[in-house]
Amino acid sequence: MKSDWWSNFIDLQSSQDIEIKRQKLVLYFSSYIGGGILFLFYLQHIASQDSLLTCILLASSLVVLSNAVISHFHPYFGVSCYITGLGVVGLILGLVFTGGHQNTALYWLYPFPLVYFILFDYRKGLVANLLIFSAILFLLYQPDWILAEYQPAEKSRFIASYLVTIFLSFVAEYFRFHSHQELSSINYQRQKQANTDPLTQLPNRRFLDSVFFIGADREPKHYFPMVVVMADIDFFKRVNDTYGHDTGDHVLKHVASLLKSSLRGFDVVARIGGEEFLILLPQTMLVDGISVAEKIRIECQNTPFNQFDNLQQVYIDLTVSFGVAEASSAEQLNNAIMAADSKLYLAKEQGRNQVQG
Ligand SMILES: Nc1nc2c(ncn2[C@@H]2O[C@H](COP(=O)(O)OP(=O)(O)OP(=O)(O)O)[C@@H](O)[C@H]2O)c(=O)[nH]1
Repeated sequence: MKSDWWSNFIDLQSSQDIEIKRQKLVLYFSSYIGGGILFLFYLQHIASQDSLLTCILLASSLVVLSNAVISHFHPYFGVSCYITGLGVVGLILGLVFTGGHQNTALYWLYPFPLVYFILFDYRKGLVANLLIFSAILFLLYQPDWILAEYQPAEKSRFIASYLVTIFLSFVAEYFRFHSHQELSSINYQRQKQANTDPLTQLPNRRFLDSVFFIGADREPKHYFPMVVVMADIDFFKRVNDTYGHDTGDHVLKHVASLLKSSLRGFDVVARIGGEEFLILLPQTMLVDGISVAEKIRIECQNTPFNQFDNLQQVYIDLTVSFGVAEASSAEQLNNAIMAADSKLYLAKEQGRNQVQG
C-alpha cells in the first residue's frame, strides 16, 4: 500500500496486527495439536525397537510444544516461527530417513507444506517448501544413505502428490494474502475519505476527534508540547457576496493549499468550519508556533487569489487572522483550542491580518 501523509495517522498498523494475530493463533493451535499428536506417537513408540524414530518424535514434539509455550512470553514472534520451522524440518527428514512406523513415513508428510505457508508468508513458505522438497528427493534417491526402503512406484507417486500439495497450498495462501491486502487498502481509503473535508481535501473535524486527539492521548511524547493555531479568513463573506459562492469555494481551496504547503509532514491543518482552520504543530513551543503562524500570515497576504473563474479573471487580495496557544499535555488540548479561539477573536477585534499568541 502506498504511504502518504495520512499514513502518519491512519492506522496502517492495525491490518498488520490482525495478520500477526492470525499467524499467532494458527501457530498456537497447530503447535499444541500437532505437538500433542507427536508426543502421543512418541509414547506409543517407547516400547518399540526403533529408538531413532522414538527420539525424533520426542525431540520434535518437545521443540514444537515448548516453542509454542515460550512464544506466549517473548516478543519476537518471528523467531518462534523459525524455531518451529526448524523443528518440523527435523521431523520431516527424520521420518523420511527412518521410514516411520511400518514404513509409512511418506503419508505423514502431506500436512507440512501448509505448515510452512502458515508460519511464513507465501514467498518464504514457497522457498522453504522447495528446499525441503529437494532434501526429501535427495534422501529418497540415495537409498544407501537412509534406513528406510521405499518402492520406486511409491516414491514417484509421493513426489507427484507432494508437489500438488505444495502447489495448492501456495495458491490458497497467495490469494488469501492478496485479498487481505486489497481489503486493507479499501479500509484505508474509506478511513481517509471519512476524515477528509470534500471541498479542500484537508482533514476534517472528525479526523481530529477520532484519529489525531486519540493518537496524542496514546503517545503524548510524540506530540507535546504542541502549538494550536486557529486561522480564519478575513472578510470572507464579502468574497461570497461579491464573486459568488463558487468563487468562494475556490478561495477556500486556495487558502487551504497555502496553509498546507507551509507546514511540516507531521503537522496538521484541518478545516473545522466554513472559513476556519485549525493548525496543530506537534513538538513545538509557543514562540516557534507564533513564528510559523506569522510566516503563513505573510504568505497568504503575498499570495492573492488570481484565477480564471466564471469566464473572467478574478483577483482577490486575501488576509488571514491567527490565534495561537500551547498545550503541554493531552489534558490541556481543549483549553489550548479555546485559548487559541479567544486569541483569534482578539486578532479580529484588533484589525485582522495578524497573529495573536
Ligand atoms: N463559498 C463558501 N462559503 C462558505 C462556506 N462555509 C461558510 N461560508 C461562508 O463564510 C462566510 C463567513 O462569514 P463570517 O463568519 O461573517 O466572517 P467573515 O466575513 O470572514 O468576517 P471575519 O471572519 O469577521 O473577518 C459566510 O458568508 C458563510 O456563508 C463554504 O463551504 N463555501
